[in-house]
Amino acid sequence: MDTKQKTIGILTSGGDAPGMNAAARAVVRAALKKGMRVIGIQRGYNGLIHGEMVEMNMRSVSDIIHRGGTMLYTARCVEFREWEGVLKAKKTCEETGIDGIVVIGGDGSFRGAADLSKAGVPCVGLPGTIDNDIACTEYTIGYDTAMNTAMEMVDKIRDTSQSHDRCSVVEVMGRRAGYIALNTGIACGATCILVPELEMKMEDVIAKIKEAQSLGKQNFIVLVAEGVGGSNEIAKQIEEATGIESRATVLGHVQRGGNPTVRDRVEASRMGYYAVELLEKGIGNRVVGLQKGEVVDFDIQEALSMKKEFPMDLYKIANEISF
Ligand SMILES: Nc1ncnc2c1ncn2[C@@H]1O[C@H](COP(=O)(O)OP(=O)(O)O)[C@@H](O)[C@H]1O
Ligand SMILES: O=P(O)(O)OC[C@H]1O[C@](O)(COP(=O)(O)O)[C@@H](O)[C@@H]1O
Ligand SMILES: [Mg+2]
Repeated sequence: MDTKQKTIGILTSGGDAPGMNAAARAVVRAALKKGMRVIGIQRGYNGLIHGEMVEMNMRSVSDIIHRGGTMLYTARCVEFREWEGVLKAKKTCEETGIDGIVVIGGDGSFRGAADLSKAGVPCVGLPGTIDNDIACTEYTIGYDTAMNTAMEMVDKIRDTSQSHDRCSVVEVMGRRAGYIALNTGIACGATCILVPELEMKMEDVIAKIKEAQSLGKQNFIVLVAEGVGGSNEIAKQIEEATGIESRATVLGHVQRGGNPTVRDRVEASRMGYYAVELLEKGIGNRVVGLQKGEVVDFDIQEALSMKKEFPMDLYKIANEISF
């Protein structure tokens, strides 16, 4: 019988997301409770390559459930994209006695986790990104907080926009995905929402604003996803075509910070616990996600090849009620 104490590593990788700390806390506590050793790897795959790590105990993850960012630090590690980097990481695992790793990050981090699993270190990915751009899960850790932050910011912009009878063009993050833009747009009553998943011509944006204007509307919010970009140019074109004074605001990294919402903390805890259960059984090369509210897991390659449908029904609703 194998009596060796299991050792798992945990790292956060790619862009930080509120709730990553709650996930790390769940992983560390669940694993320790099951009698495993836990190693906290710092700065994503960089820490694994260069041996930046600390032994975790129950108190290592105290006072972090409510904090944004990641106490493990994070990075985008170029070296790990090469097989040589993966082999260096594997060597660190062998030297440290790490039997498996929980990788909290986005799609890029999962590609790395698949490589490391292939090299012989079982990895389980937890979806941690504000963008919600991971196909195998309906929800990613950080998404809810980021949307709530964006909503609060747009609400503030709206006050000044309303006072000046202006049009405010607000750009939100999301990389190539428009989920933050769509939901924030609905929540803030945006007249137009521009997302990379759907082509929308400037003529259509202008026509919609003019239609709303003809119905007595005097101030406007136009929500632009990062994947569409060009918010300054969009504001300029709206002003030229409608005569409505327009301003652009790019919200930027404010959306990545702040205390995680209830939803982010709870889902991070559920998925973190589940990841440990997989590694306990020696199961690797998996990604954990949520489907219809249930925690599930997929083969990493299968997860990466899945496509996420853009919620057209929601977009239609947004479009039809924003005048
Ligand atoms: N194709 C890949 N192969 C191996 N590792 C990758 C790959 N893509 C990304 N990674 C690793 O994952 C890290 C995070 O990926 P990135 O795309 O920046 O963020 P996210 O995981 O949040 O999507 C990268 O810096 C790199 O170390
Ligand atoms: O902070 P950086 O490196 O400039 O990256 C910005 C990108 O990171 C994000 O905030 C989060 O993306 P990831 O979770 O995939 O890293 C994107 O919305 C944005 O495009
Ligand atoms: Mg990503």
